[in-house]
Amino acid sequence: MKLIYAEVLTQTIQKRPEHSHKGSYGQVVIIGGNKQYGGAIQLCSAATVYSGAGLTTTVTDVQNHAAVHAMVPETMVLDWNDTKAVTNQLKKATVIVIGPGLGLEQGAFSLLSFVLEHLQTKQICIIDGSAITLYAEHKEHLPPHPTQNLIFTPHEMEWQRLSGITIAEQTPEKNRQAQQQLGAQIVLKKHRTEIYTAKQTWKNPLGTPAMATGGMGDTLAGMIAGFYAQFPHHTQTLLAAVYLHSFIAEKIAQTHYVVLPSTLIKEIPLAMKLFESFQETRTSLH
Ligand SMILES: NC(=O)C1=CN([C@@H]2O[C@H](COP(=O)(O)OP(=O)(O)OC[C@H]3O[C@@H](n4cnc5c(N)ncnc54)[C@H](OP(=O)(O)O)[C@@H]3O)[C@@H](O)[C@H]2O)[C@@H](O)CC1
Ligand SMILES: Nc1ncnc2c1ncn2[C@@H]1O[C@H](COP(=O)(O)OP(=O)(O)O)[C@@H](O)[C@H]1O
Ligand SMILES: [Mg+2]
Repeated sequence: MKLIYAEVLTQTIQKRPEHSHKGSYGQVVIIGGNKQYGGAIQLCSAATVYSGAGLTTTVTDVQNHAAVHAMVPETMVLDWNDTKAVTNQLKKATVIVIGPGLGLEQGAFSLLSFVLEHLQTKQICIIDGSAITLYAEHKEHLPPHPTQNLIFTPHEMEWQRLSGITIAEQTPEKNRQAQQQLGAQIVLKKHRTEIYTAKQTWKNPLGTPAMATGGMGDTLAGMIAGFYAQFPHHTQTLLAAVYLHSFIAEKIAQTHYVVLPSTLIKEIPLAMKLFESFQETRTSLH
């Protein structure tokens, strides 16, 4: 298992070309947030925007629209029951996130099925929170879908549900076998998060128990989305998002007993600036 290294940040976060606009930095569609879990979708949306995604659309229960607008005015909102508008938005997406605060109701499963059925091979789809649990529980009822561009971001219990491996038995060897069967990339979140790609296993050397606050994983899902929206669709981009999330948290934890997800999110643009690299100039992003 390889350790994620700090240089992954400078290798990933490049100076933006002068002649670019919001369309150059990707479109993200974030789906989740039922009546109980509106906070999860706010945090995920904010993390996506603060990570630099060009355009973000949040598809959620109408009850959350006012709160999402208030916390993240940069994101657009759609009613998750408006199939036509959601379909149009999904067609344009560079990255899709489904799951933060989605809940386990029938409508949530219908949304997951719809997203997977219409997933394009060039799109990255991050499956988090409730969508992992739904995927695990109803695998046989899901439509055929490409798996190579799926990224699951389970915590240990969600991974138990998805892989069938109990938390006590989650060894790198068993996790690798389960990754191969799923065909997706896995970000197994815990004290020292592990990443299983098709070819390699990585471990995050950073992280602190000060991060153990509800919403911290929703924030990571948004950061991964923001990174994939604007940076190349390589493993390095995933490693950079995971590393930066914990890097910022560790910095805040030097002076704060707990790290609130909303505090971490506000620090993302400053932290990205610290690691902005001037060595390479990208000519095209997508
Ligand atoms: N503000 C909001 O709107 C928020 C909304 N949220 C949304 O809620 C939805 C449900 O997600 P969820 O993670 O809260 O619940 P669930 O999937 O049942 O997992 C909890 C169970 O797993 C166990 N467990 C074992 N190991 C673990 C580990 N390493 N990390 C974590 N848990 C671990 C744990 O064990 P215990 O704590 O009992 O020891 C418990 O039995 C989802 O859509 C999410 O996005 C949240 O983000 C919170 C903020
Ligand atoms: N003790 C810890 N040490 C390091 N990181 C932690 C610790 N506890 C939680 N985290 C991190 O916080 C995040 C929690 O994700 P998750 O359980 O999905 O949260 P939520 O669903 O509430 O948003 C993960 O990135 C995990 O690695
Ligand atoms: Mg979670």
